[in-house]
Amino acid sequence: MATDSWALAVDEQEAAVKSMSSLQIKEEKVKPDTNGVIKTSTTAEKTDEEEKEDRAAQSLLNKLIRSNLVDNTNQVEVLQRDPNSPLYSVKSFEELRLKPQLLQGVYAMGFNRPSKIQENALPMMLAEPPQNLIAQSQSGTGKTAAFVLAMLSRVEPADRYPQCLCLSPTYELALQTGKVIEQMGKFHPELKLAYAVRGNKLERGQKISEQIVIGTPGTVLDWCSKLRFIDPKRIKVFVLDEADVMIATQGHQDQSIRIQRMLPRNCQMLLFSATFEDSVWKFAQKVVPDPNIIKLKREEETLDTIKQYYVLCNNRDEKFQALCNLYGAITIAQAMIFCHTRKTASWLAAELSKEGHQVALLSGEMMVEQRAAVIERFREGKEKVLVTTNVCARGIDVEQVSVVINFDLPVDKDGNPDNETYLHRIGRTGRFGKRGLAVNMVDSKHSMNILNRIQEHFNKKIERLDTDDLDEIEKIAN
Ligand SMILES: Nc1ncnc2c1ncn2[C@@H]1O[C@H](COP(=O)(O)OP(=O)(O)OP(=O)(O)O)[C@@H](O)[C@H]1O
Repeated sequence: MATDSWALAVDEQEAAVKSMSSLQIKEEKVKPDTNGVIKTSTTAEKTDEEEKEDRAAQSLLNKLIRSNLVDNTNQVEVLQRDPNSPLYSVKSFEELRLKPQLLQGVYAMGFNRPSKIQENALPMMLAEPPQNLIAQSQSGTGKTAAFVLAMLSRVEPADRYPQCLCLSPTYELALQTGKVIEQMGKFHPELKLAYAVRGNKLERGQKISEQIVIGTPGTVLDWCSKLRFIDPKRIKVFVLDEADVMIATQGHQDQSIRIQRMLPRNCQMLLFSATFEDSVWKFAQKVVPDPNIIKLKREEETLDTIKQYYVLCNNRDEKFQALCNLYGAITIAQAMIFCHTRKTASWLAAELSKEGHQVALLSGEMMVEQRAAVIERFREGKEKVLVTTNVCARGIDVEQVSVVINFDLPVDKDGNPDNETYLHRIGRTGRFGKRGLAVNMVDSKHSMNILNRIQEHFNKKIERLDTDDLDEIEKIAN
């Protein structure tokens, strides 16, 4: 009883540290405001504000660590604006009859054939007369490459004024998309790209000659209206990328709508999103009139091929000891260890290192680029064990991980089991349907209760494991 209440107190303390540390992240962050001016947040802003920043950071992280397409065996759902018009899909880039320089650019990027979503989206985006499109599919399925191709094929290089306008939620995300435009358009040297982002100051009265402009809503709005660097009436293609991340930022939604209203009626409008909550859908309908709609559901994850265990401990030190006992078994493969707070993650990584184990730490204090470097090393197998926090690892897929340790069980902000995170961490999709091992550390009545609720939710038994029993450990490792 006494141990339980002590453990509960630790949990509470950890939760308190969690909310403190997230405020600290907030204070450390340097972010552009909507007018492109750098400012440092010094006030403790709301949690949902943090959530928004997380989404942009996660999205950037995913882009930085991704080198190829995410596999998806689901069917693409297509809803045509005109259901009677034939539905085209292509299996090769040649079928799209692209300009030769563009086809060359596509092949130079190593793309052999369109991705699943591109098979349907590209013919729609390139059709004459131009059609509007709302497309949703998870990160890594080829959306960016698709709209870049659409912009590059519609742009007229000889015309020295902006013809394509692309909105991104942050400066860093805009730069990533800009890189794709530059790569794919590299055989079109006369094509130029301008960034409408913070700090990119132009002289008043100037008109820009670049054919493609990519930027954040606040700056783009200024460039189109107040500063008149861009004539919005001459825009032929308008892309709104990462709509879900976009609307999570205060003001971006209104600014995007105001920009859209300045565009000519025949401008092609394209909107992309990784998720499709109601709010995204409402926003999409406001900015994209008469759209075709394409959706590709995320591949479902399952716990079927995963052996799940729990280890009963009395406190954090016992959890650590249990982990050390397991260490030999788990490092046969690559393992990820999840903690609830940054403080626990740092402590655990330090303790494991003291024991002579080589581990990597992925933490919210790190810059996105640093985080990407850690993930990259882990992916390359340079490190076998990655210790991280729940928040930091959310949305990141490290496919080769076959052992997951929940040093702390995933809970939402109300302290209830976070089943979705549990599944995403541990589960496998059809493609990566290989066997996996999950070990949950339980150190209080409270966490036992969470574990029971997770078991009930998935209707899958989680077996007890005694980490002092070498035979048992041997068993789980095989
Ligand atoms: N047809 C293709 N063939 C091979 N690789 C592709 C193809 N299309 C895109 N890729 C590559 O797959 C990865 C993901 O593509 P892309 O960035 O376009 O996806 P996305 O859905 O926009 O994801 P995110 O929003 O995270 O950027 C990139 O590395 C990209 O170069």
